[in-house]
Amino acid sequence: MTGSTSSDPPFTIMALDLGTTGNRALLFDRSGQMLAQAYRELPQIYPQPGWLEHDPQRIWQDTLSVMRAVMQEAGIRAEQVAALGLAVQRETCLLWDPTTGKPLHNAIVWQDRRTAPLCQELIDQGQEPDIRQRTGLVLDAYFSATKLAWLREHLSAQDPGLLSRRILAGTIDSWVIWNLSGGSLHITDDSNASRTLLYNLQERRWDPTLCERFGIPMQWLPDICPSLGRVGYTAPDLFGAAIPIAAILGDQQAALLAHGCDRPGLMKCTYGTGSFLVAHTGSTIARSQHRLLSTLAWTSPNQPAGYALEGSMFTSGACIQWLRDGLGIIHSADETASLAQQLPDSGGLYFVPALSGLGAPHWDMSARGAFFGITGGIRREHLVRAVLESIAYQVKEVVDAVAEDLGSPLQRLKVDGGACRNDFLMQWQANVLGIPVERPQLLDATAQGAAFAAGLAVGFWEDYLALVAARPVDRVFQPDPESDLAQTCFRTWQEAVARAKQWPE
Ligand SMILES: Nc1ncnc2c1ncn2[C@@H]1O[C@H](COP(=O)(O)OP(=O)(O)O)[C@@H](O)[C@H]1O
Ligand SMILES: O=P(O)(O)OC[C@H](O)CO
Repeated sequence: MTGSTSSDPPFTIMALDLGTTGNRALLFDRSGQMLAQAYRELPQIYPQPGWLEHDPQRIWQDTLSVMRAVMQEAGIRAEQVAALGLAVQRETCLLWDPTTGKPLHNAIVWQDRRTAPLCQELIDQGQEPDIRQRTGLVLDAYFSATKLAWLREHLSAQDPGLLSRRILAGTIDSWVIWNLSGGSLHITDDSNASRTLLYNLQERRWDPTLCERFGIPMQWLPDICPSLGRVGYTAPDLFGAAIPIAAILGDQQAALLAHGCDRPGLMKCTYGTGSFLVAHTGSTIARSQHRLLSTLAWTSPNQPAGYALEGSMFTSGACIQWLRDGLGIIHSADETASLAQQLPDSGGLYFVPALSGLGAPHWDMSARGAFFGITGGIRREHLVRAVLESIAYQVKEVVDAVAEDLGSPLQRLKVDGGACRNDFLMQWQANVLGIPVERPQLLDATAQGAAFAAGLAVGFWEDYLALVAARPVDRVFQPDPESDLAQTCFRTWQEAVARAKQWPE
């Protein structure tokens, strides 16, 4: 990189992966290889059991800092970045005052369950079928609408003049782009909008009926842009020159794009804070028989919108963090694979990863995490192994549901995300599914997808399939032909799940 001059054409694409656990910036070169990355872990704020918040100012400051750090590490300047693509944790949302630029409250994170009673009230009123038809989603505290409704009610109780002032609402993409653009862009894209419960999936616009039902003023909401396409620039003073912003995607949709899943039947599973199995369904909205979500894949100008089916599992890497930060029984996530491998099995111990209720295919907001089968012989290693096994079991449930919905069994699972660096987990996943599991070298497919999308949108790259084909595979985990242990254990685990559901508050 050294020796380049200001007249050199831009030769990199920057991607932001603004995830639940942390914020990351990556630079990619013209061959699609990653040049450098910078990361900051994000503090998780738990004001009450079942609640989870993020500090929006911290997200913004960390975004700035990782962007500057990655350019410094690669030795490049802003003029040498052809475009920026963003992939963000979805559903997490906030309100802010555009005059002061300050958030009115912490962001309420997708895992936060505080609005479960409101969702239940709406379900009891019989509203779910209509909402499901309009949005493709289920009525669950996971999505943004009830979180924004909670913020509106809570904040206007504290400040009765609030509703007469100008307020902006948005998911993390909107908040960060508003700041990156110096307050000039209040936008989101179709993939993020499709996770709010306020977006009409068929019409691809904010749904006035839903906004009214949830009490969200439409003027609070950002403009919806295509996922791929230049939407504006970063403010020049932030990095010394303006960088074109050319892609905005929900992180799971970005990973789908990186894996080359742009046609019906192609799917991937990302193991980050949660696990998300997403299958492209082409330009038609597929409706699940197993309570999977119908959602937007991504949109591009002058092309039909792509849709997807999704199984969202709320807790996967998050339960490893809980072993580390909550229980303090491990020092780092990386030691869990070798701890689990020390044992021939989990000693009859099963874990239900319902730390934030259960998502697909159960959608039980009142389920709670549980260990079953504890005996006097259970040690720390058993706890770790049972937790890792549970991550694989919940993916198995969703893979089975997707296969039934699509009418064809899956032949191979493509994976990515921070938790899939765990060899034990990947091998157990292959064993329980009975099919190979393919892990790429670059686990951050989320950022890679945002980079591909931005680079394609500005003509930095032209051949999407060539980019996908050039991604090196790290390892293919073949199912162990000798062992049907994983599949037997899966059935017992389902018993454990049944017992953890509908837990009384
Ligand atoms: N070796 C490992 N084994 C299991 N989980 C891991 C391992 N390394 C990281 N993780 C988990 O991966 C998650 C971070 O992955 P990442 O893809 O960055 O998540 P996100 O996009 O949700 O922020 C954390 O929850 C962490 O506990
Ligand atoms: O932070 P991640 O990568 O686990 O993704 C969060 C999802 O977007 C929530 O829907």
